[in-house]
Amino acid sequence: MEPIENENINKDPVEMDQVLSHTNSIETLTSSTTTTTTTTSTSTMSPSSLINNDYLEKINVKFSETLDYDYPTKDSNEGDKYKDDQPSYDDDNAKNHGYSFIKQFKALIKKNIAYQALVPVLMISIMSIVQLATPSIKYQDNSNPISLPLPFIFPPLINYSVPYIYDSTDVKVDLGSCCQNNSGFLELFTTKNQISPTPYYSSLGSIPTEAFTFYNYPNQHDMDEVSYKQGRTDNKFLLGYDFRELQITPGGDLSANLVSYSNDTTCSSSLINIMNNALFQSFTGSNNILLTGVKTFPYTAYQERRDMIQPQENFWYLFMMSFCMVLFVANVVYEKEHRLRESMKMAGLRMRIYWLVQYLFNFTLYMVIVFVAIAFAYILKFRFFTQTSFTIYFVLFILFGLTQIAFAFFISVFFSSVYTATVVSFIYIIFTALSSNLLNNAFIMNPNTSLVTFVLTGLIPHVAFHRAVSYISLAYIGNAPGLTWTDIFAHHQMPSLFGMLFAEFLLYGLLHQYLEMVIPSAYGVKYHPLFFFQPSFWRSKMSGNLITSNGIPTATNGGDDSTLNVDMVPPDVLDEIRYTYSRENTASIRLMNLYKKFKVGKKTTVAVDNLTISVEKGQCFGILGPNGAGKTTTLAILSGLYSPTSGNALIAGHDIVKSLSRAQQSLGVCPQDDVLWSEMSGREHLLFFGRMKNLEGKMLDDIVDKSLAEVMLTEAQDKPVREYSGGMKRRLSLAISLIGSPTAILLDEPTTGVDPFSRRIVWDVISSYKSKCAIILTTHNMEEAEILCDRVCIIDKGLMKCIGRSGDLKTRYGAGHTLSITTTGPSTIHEFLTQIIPDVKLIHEISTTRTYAVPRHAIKMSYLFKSIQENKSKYFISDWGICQSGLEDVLLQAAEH
Ligand SMILES: Nc1ncnc2c1ncn2[C@@H]1O[C@H](COP(=O)(O)OP(=O)(O)OP(=O)(O)O)[C@@H](O)[C@H]1O
Repeated sequence: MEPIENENINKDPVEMDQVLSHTNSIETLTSSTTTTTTTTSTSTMSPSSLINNDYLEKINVKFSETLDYDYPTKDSNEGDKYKDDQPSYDDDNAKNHGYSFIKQFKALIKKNIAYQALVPVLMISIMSIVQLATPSIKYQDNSNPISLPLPFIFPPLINYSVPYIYDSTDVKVDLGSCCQNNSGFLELFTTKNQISPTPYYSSLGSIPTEAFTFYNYPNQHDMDEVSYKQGRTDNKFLLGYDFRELQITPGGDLSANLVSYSNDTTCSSSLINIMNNALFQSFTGSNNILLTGVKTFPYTAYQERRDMIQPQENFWYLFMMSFCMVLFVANVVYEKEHRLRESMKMAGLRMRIYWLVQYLFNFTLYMVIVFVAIAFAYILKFRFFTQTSFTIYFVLFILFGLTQIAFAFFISVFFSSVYTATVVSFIYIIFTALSSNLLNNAFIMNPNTSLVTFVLTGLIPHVAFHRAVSYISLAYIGNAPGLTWTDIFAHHQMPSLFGMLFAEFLLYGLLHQYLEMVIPSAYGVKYHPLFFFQPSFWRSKMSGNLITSNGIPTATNGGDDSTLNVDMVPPDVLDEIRYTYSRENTASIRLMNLYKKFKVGKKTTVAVDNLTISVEKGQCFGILGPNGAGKTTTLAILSGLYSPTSGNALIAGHDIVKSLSRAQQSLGVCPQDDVLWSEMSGREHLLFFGRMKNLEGKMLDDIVDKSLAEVMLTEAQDKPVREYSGGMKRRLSLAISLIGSPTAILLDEPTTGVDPFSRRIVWDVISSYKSKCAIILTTHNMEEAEILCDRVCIIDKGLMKCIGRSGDLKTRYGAGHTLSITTTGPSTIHEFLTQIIPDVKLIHEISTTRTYAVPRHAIKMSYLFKSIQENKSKYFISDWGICQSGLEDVLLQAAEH
């Protein structure tokens, strides 16, 4: 289209704009109108039903034409037919835009693996470090005795209750019976033939008398059995002697210096002394014995690493299994804080798949930790694991894992900062690990605990888990054999703890889902806390409609508090409205009376005020406006981050109120801030979002390669995004928005903060994609708007002020020329200018520099030049210049009205 001629200004502006704005679309439409009326819609609504009828009447749209119009849709049962019939949406990749559970599921899993594969490794490392730091302990190895030579051992096996000898012919002690075949200690005496007959003693000290009983030990093994047998219950002593010196005087005394050994008994050393004396006196009649020491028999000892977790310190198990909870919380909050969840939503991800994958992934991660912990504990012979039936603790760990994940998601709802969420989760875990014992004893085990306290304490999953761990530990403490299922069913505590953990899993899972729906956050559609009591909720469920935060069905509220006054609507805007609602319109993007208000406290802000716009395929449409004009909010509504307070929009024929997910599948979004995972590389981002758009295999790889090349990120493709510069991130965000050949692309200030080099790349890429899709672009860069946009609109306070090609707007709304004058001091230049140009308008004044809008044809340029030149010194003009006004002036003018 050629630029508009001056004389056109005098024509009917509506008619003129209609011609200017929609030539392309009308060309495309003529072929489609004959067929679209036969297509049956299942998910989109008639455009006229999206706003109130009064309004349409006012703007002179014929209902008879629009009300019965069956808007074409890809959701139609006759999808293929639709595709043939709709040249406006004949995107080759349209079939890829269908929603696929499996593909989204796989894409999320792959993203999570790329992002979090190191977590189990971290867990193993921590466990290993703790175990290495645990000091080893010296263990007595009774199973491997040090065999002493038989002569060394004097083997009287003495009953526990026999430390006394008394003189009685009835109770004679047959000392010789222990040493048959001339072996043993007695032989020492007999072979030397120096021993007198066994004497009889009436008493030894004041200890009651019993008889010694002697046994013969035919071999080393039997004696070792007695010497070292662990956990002996027969209360028998074995005494042995190590002679250091021995002097035997024939027929006389025995003089000896010896060490006495005893086996491991509960007998005191003084008692053993008495027995030793009694024995030697009974053998020799001599008192001349020097007993150097009493020792236990020597045993083999070895250093063994202790269980890093002792039964009394079982909070370690709680800590070990809870550590991952911090990651579960942090991961979810991270994606919330950095708006990654919203970004995935905009790419068409369904939240139920998101949460399902989060549950499964975190559970898998947890189970990896569990298996690693079990393997590790088995290798190190932790009795918790070796002495308890495997299935008992395995079931417990599974239940705790499920509950813990649900609990982590539940608490994540209350945080919007990863930092806070991580710190609070850590404190929670440390607190519960250290205080669970106390809590359990004080409340759960205490019969005086009130039911409310009991339930509240038990509702903390970690306390319930610790209770179960304590039961298991108690069952193997000391030499106890460990817990079995039989024990479990014999006592009600463990089954009730299992039940409690499972109930908590359900409870926190449901609470989490509920709170996600109702707790307000910066983005997304939120429900009324009592939404399930509202008939509108169930109606919308049946019809697939959404509810706004104030409970009003979005498609039926006609923007009652709209500030739009139809009579005041500029003609070009009115024309756009008429065209958008016309039955011929099959534009890829159609905004229909889109209205959004925010209520913060008592203050209500209307961010988008009845925007009605059509953007055709092959067109780049610019939304310009000052800060806070409502540009980002408009794109946020289109991408599904906010629900409109009223009005609606169609993206590739999909209604954003009823079929948001399908609309999102046809949409590519480059948000104002770069929403990226800092640890993932550029390539991984593109692969992930490509999978979201149902691309896979070689096709996906090729498309990703191409995208990376387009935005000049091929070299940096494998670097984590945290190492990208601002410009690189912006280019990556652009590439993400373009992947999967979306039908509609929303670019929110794509070149903000980038250098001229990156800006050129972005512009080139946008230009090359323009022919394949419909693009809406917001920008503050007027040069960008002029270069890229086929049409622009200017909005202010949510309201559309003007719309058209930038050239037209400059002609119609532009000031004609912009005159800048700088004076050296106070001057009456303003008065002078208003005198020579009555319509001149001061745009802004900064210090001594004033900028004026000089209306077209208001003055002859030659006369203006001459007048200023001649009066330079009179008005202290130090500098001046004049240029043709650009879009910026249009923007400034429009925003003022
Ligand atoms: N979540 C919100 N809650 C309350 N008010 C909001 C919210 N988001 C935006 N607004 C308000 O809506 C209006 C439009 O904001 P928006 O961000 O859409 O403007 P914008 O044109 O994109 O501005 P900029 O050019 O600075 O990006 C502003 O007045 C803003 O304060």
